[in-house]
Amino acid sequence: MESLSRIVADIAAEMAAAPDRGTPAQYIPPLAAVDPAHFGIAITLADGSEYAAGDADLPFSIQSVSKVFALTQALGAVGDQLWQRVGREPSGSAFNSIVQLETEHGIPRNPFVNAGAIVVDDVLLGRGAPREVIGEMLRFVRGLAGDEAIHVDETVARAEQDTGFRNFALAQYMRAFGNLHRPAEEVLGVYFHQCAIAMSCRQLARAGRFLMAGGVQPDTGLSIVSPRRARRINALMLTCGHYDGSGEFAFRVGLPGKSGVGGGILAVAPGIASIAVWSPGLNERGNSQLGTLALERLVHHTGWSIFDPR
Ligand SMILES: NC(=O)CC[C@H](N)C(=O)O
Repeated sequence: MESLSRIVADIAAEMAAAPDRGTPAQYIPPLAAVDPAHFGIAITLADGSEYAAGDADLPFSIQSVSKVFALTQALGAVGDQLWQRVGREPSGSAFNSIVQLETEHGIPRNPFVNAGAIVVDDVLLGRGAPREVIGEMLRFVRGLAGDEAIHVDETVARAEQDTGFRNFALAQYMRAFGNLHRPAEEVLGVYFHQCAIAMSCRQLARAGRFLMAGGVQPDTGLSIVSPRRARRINALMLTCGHYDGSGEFAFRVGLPGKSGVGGGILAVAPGIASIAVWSPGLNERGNSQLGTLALERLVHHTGWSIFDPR
């Protein structure tokens, strides 16, 4: 294998020059305003060494990548009971789709589509008020990344509150089925704030370390989740982490990964690396265009796909 620093630098140079960058999310105004020229990549290896290039230290809106952290917390709170209210199958539908909820009685397909993440937040609200839940989530993510500077971008949270009509529809619809226990406004207050968490690639790659290491945070030795739970979260990221683009992502990249409409992707090479990429332009499925391409290049050069022989 070529040296990793060389690979990462080459990928960043290729992405900086890429002509076809996709389009930043338009339906959340502060995201629409982000310059599509950005590209960042950061990799944390199991031994703690880090490789980064491009805009790896620029914070961006992590959006749906936050669903991984919320899911981890909800599983910690209620364990496998969660699966009575959220499924574990890929949806084959857009991240904000409502259609399956009607025939499936308000049970979202998985915790990574919006409807599923909203139920996950409703579960977290069983433990405290909205302010406490979001505070707890921020503390959790800061602890995982080892960085107290991580914060919520209030401008993004407010913009989502003002424009999140579909999310309100999803929440109210699930409430009608009895699968949302708290008022939609309360649950979405948490949801919009978690989506508005701002992190850099370096912080995100650090926060994902427990997923590459069987649930253990490598530097502190702290057990965040059991090895079985880490394996299962990775399985869900592989099958559902890119919505109706999950099959394509597995085909091209072959790593558990979670995308967000801010253009970030957290990807996990179990036993090897936690990787974060960011480029704001999205493809037609709402996943980062160049982020995906960069990960495709990375696994090509490293053989890190979970479908490569170990
Ligand atoms: N795919 C995403 O990142 C979607 C998150 C966004 N906050 C929304 O609810 O629409």
